[in-house]
Order: sequence, then structure tokens, then C-alpha cells
Amino acid sequence: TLFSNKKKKRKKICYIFFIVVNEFCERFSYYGMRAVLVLYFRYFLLWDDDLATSIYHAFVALCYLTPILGAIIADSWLGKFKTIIYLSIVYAIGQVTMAISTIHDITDANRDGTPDNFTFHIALSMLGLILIALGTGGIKPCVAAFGGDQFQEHQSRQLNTFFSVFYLCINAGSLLSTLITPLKSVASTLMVFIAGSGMYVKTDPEGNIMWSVCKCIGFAIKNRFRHRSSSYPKREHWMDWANEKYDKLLIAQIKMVLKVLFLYIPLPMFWTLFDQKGSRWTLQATTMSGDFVSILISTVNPILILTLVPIMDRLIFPLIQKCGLNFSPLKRMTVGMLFAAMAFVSAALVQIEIDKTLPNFPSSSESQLKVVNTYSTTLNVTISPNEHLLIESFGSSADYVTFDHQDITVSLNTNPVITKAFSLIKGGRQTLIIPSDPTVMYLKEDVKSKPREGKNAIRFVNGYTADLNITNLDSIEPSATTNYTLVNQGKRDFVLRHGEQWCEFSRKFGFGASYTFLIPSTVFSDDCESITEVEDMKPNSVHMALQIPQYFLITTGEVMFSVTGLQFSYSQAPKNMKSVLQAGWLCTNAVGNIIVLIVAELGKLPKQWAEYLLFASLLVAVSIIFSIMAYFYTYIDPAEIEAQVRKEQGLEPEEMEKETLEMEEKDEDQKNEQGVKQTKI
Ligand SMILES: NCCCC[C@H](N)C(=O)NCC(=O)O
Repeated sequence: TLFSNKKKKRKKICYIFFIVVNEFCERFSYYGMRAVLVLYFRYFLLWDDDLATSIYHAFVALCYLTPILGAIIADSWLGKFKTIIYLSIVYAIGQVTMAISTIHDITDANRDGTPDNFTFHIALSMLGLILIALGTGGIKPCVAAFGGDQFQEHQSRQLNTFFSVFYLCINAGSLLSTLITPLKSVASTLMVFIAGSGMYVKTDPEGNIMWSVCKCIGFAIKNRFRHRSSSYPKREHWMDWANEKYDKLLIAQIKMVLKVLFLYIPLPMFWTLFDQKGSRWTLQATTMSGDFVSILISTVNPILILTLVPIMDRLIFPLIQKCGLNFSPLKRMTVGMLFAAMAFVSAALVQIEIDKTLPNFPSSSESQLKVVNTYSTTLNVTISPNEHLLIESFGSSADYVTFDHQDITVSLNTNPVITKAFSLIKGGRQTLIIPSDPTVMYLKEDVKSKPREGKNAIRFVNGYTADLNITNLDSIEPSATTNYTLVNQGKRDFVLRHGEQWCEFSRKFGFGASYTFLIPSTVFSDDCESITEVEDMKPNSVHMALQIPQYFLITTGEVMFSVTGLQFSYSQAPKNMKSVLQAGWLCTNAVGNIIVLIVAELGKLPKQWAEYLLFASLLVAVSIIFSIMAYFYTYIDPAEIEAQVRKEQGLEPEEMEKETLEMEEKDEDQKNEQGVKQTKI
């Protein structure tokens, strides 16, 4: 017995291996593609930030809505195994379609590096994304439930370990995806999964279960309405009104599912906060200093998951249990929510620090102006009605001057006095450039927010007497100003050229600054030494390391909330509706994403820190509601309830046999475990 049980255990570890490696590959592919999706929208399809972000979130939401479809197909028709295989093929076709949509040569007839027919690329990429969403979302509830199906009812400890390992694989896949291309992994996902085919426990679909569930619920509601008069005796549960027509077992199973789904109602709020990691927190990072922006954003969460899941599973939870505290799944989920709320409080505190260092940007009704003087002498600049600025040659006004009106008149104390009227941009920042010929002074628009991804925005004013060429920029005419170019942090070299003359100048950049470089007429004679810099926007000074606590808190919350939620959804579902409840669980994530979309559309509170605190308070309120709902929830053993109902109905011999077999196996396992313990002693 000992030998055969060891063999069985090894076999189980082997096929669980295939399932978790399958999840690893699938997540590797999914996150690998997701990481570059917004960049593809922005720089290939040339969409603006808002459209790119909206389509990105819509895609993520779709990926978490399609599990309903996958669950219906699996539980009602194909079974989990075949659903995973078929939808993985759909997934692979989606990835290939997406890859093809990125080949600009297909429509780039004039070979200028940009596609000629954007509609073709957009249509192809949207088709690819829909197929990927169908594939990834469709197989997701099935893989988790299929993994769970490999365990028997008495193996709850092993089942919990499986879900932890499953989650570790999700995050290992996502972590590695930042390093290797995603396409190869789709094929390997399928191959790994099929390789284990002969070993899996495959439960058969039990007819169109979702349709039966809908019909049964519909009948219960109709029947209840028909018997609404008080002369009819009340029933214990409203679903009992389906008793006249439907099987007691089906009614009992629906009651179990509805009970859990009801509990899910407050959960999307957790995901609303969690998913802002990728949006608001990323934007926050761009206003901070430190050279690990992209690494931090894409890897800190999976790295923390890989560390925290084993610590929680092996240390924290057993320790809490040893202290005699009952840290039930629903309590863990509540604590998880509170951790996420704390993460947002931490984000708010960081934001307050950042705000102290941010420039004072104009409001939508204000305009801001700075003056740059490249004239040969110091100038007295008067801006009507009462702004007087003294500006040295090749210098600038100390800071932006804010106006609550747009029409201004500028006078220079030249001989004769030069006066010119300008209309400023409402809500904008501009610089008045005074060139060597002040009569042609002009306005140039400035950046009015921190440059993205911690980059630096730079531009040049040509005070030289002829056209200049600067590395990577178009030629600049005398007195003209270039548009901003973004440069990364670190030391950058620029070569200035006019005909045979040239000189080189270097500059070390921090994060998120903006500069205007003033090139004097003497630039070649003093070897670029006389180029002066005007700081339009200070570099970021709050270090990105300050974001680590919020990432740590939200990931701790995720381990408590998400890993537990996954296990809970499986353990509380009747056997034939495991994938359906997994899909319900994933839908909470979709709703969370949709809320993020709505919040982004509705706009922000004037102060970002206030928005973070608002979200934290909302989640605390929701977690209180959830804890009250959880208090009234009684944990069930679906198999036990099903057995009881079957017993009441009179068991069929076939099922009885199956159950006896399972009981015998359970006994064997227990005896074996005791045997192993005794041997150890
Ligand atoms: N690049 C970030 C990946 C985050 C993964 C996240 N921690 C997670 O586990 N999500 C669940 C899933 O099923 O993808």
C-alpha cells in the first residue's frame, strides 16, 4: 500500500506539473504582449494617450469577462480539458494575427517606415486582441478548476498548496515575459498541456448546465411571483419555489453558487485599486527620480509575489493558526482589502511629498509666461499692466509669471522702444523669445506637465547668425527655436554643425526636467562653452524607492485576497460548476477594471493625493461591508451537501459505488499518512 500510494503521489505531482507549467507559459505570453500593447498603440498606430489607455483597459476587462464563456463551454459542452485545448488554439491564432498586424511592410508601399493603410493594421490588431481575450479569458477559469479537479475532497491542504503554486507560476511567467518574446510561448503552452493529457483526471461536462441553471432560476422567480399572495406558505429559500419542476440537487447547487456570487458583489473595489498600479502609480513614478522606472513597474509585483506567497503559506498563516486564531479565507480576504487600502494611503503620502517639488502649473483659466533674452544687452521688459522684468543677455526671467487674462502687451526698453501685443494660451505655459532682432520677438509653447517616463524635454534657441545642425534634430534657422525633444536620463552629447565648423557639448540629465539651451553667436569660437541653459522645469527630486512600501502593501493584500479568493471559489463550488465560479471570481476583476475606466473618464480630483485617499476610504468602507457579509456566510462542503441531497433522493447504485471507492481511497491515504508518521517516529 505504501509503495502504490507513493507512486500515486509522484504521478499526481507529475500531472500537476503539466498544469502549472501550462499556466506559466500562458501568463508569460499574456503579460509579455500586454507590456508592449500601449506602446504599440501609441507609436505604431499613433493613437493618443487617452485612446491607447482606454483600449488597453477595455482589452483587460474583456479578458476577465470572457471566462464566463469559457466556463459555459467547459461545464456544459466540451469539458475543461478540450476547452483548454481549443481555446488555446484560438489564443495562438490571436497572437499570430496580432504579430502580423505589427508588420508595417504589409501596407508600406512607399517604404517610408510607416504603414500606408492604418485601417488594415487597426482592424487586424483588434481582431487579434479579441481572439486573445477569448483565448486567455476562456481557458483561465478552466485551468484553475481543472487543476483543482486533480485532488480529492479530503486533500484540502494539498489543494491550497496547488493554488499557491499556481499563483506563483502566474507571476513567474509574468516576470520572465519582460525578458523573452511572447509568441514562442503560445505554442509551448499547448504542447506542455497536451503532453500531460493521458494523466489528467478529466470530469465530463454534464449537459448544458448553464442553460438549466438559468431556466431553474427563471422558473423559481416566476413561480414565486405567481404565488405572491400571503395565503401561500413561505419557503425557506426563494430558490425552493423551483421545487415543483426541478431536481433538488440542481436547486441545492444553484443555492451554493448564488451564495458565493452574492458575496462577490463588493470585491471589484479591490481590483479597482489594484489595477491603478499600472496607471496612476506609473504616472506617479514619472514624477520621481531614480533609474528603475520600467523595471520597478513591470517586475516589482511578481517578484514580491514570488517572495510573499511562500512566506505567507509556510510562516505567517501557520503562525497565526498556532496562536489559536481562526484566520478563515474570508477574514484573509478582508485583511487583504485593508492592506490594499493602506497601500493607497502610502501612495497619498508619497504624492504629498512629490507635490511639494512639482512646479506650479497654470489652472485651466490661467496662462503662464517666461521671457528668454538672446539680444546682445540686458533688457527691461514690461508686460502690461504692471509686470517689470530685468533680463540679462542670454538669460531668462526667474520663473513663470502667471496671468488670469490672455491678452498682453510687451514693451522692451530698446531705442526706440519696441511694443508688441500677444494673446496667451489659456491653461498653457509659453516662453517669449527675444532674438538678436527684438522686433521679431515671438511666443513658443512650453511643456505644461512632467515629461513622460521620467524623460527630459529639451529644445534649442539659435542665436547664431546662420542655419545650425544639431545631432538628431532638423536644421534650425537663425533666431528660431526647435520643438522639444525627449532625452533619457544620464550624460548626453550633442554636436552642433554649420558647414565645416562644429563643436560638441555634453550635458548630464536627471529625471523629468525641461530645458531651453541658448546658442550664442560665438558658439564655434569658444567650442560650445558659451551655450547657456534655462531650466523650464526642475528635475524630479523625490526618489522612486519611496514607492516600494505601497507596492509591498498592495502585493501583501493581493496574496491575502487573490490567492485565497481563487481557493475559496473552487472549494465552495459544486462539482459541475467549478469553472462557473472561477469565471465569477475573474469577473470581479473585469468590473474593477471597468470602474478604473469610468474613473479615468470622469477625471480626477484636483489633488492626486486626495484621490488616493478617497479610493483608500472607499475600500475600507467596502471591506467593512464585506466583513459583515462574510460573518453571515457559513462555509460549506459542496460534496457533502450534494451527497445529502442524493441520499434524500435515494442514491443510484453507480454513484454509490463511486462514492464507496472514494471513501476507500480516503481511508487508504489516511492509513498511509499515519504509517509514514509512525515510521518517522
Ligand atoms: N506584470 C505584472 C503582473 C502581475 C501579475 C499579478 N500579480 C497576478 O498574479 N495576476 C493574476 C493573473 O491571473 O494574472
